[in-house]
Amino acid sequence: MFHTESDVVFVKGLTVEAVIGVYAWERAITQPLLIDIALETDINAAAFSDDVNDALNYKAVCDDVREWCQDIKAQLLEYLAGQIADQLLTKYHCHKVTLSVAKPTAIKQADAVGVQITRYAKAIEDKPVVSKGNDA
Ligand SMILES: Nc1nc2c(c(=O)[nH]1)N=C([C@H](O)[C@@H](O)CO)CN2
Repeated sequence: MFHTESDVVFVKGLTVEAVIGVYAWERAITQPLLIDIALETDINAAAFSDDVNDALNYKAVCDDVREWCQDIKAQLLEYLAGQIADQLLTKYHCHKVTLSVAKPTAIKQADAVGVQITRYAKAIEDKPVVSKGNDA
């Protein structure tokens, strides 16, 4: 069967205050993070029912991402982005996550610096092949 639909639930410009950075002075303060998230998912059930229980709830995503950022206290944005993407794919019903995490105050001469990553849920094909009983 061909997939003809591509749906996204997104969050743009989520701000989180968290400990982030490699330098000693950064470990002693919090800095703002600016986060964009795109979760590729199937929105058909929610589009049909008009029930938030059928939706990938972006309020829950924002609350979780804020809590994870503040708990992780990462040194590198790369590490933080990887952890958030993995946790989103584990907790939420989505098959692809694109995520950017930026530090808007890190470099005086730049609007923002950061990383953007895309991660995919493990495909069913990745699971070990179970014998169908036809082996010799
Ligand atoms: N690719 C990265 N480079 C740098 C990072 C980072 O997280 N990823 N972090 C820093 C410092 O923490 C910096 O933000 C202090 O201004 C430097 N380079």
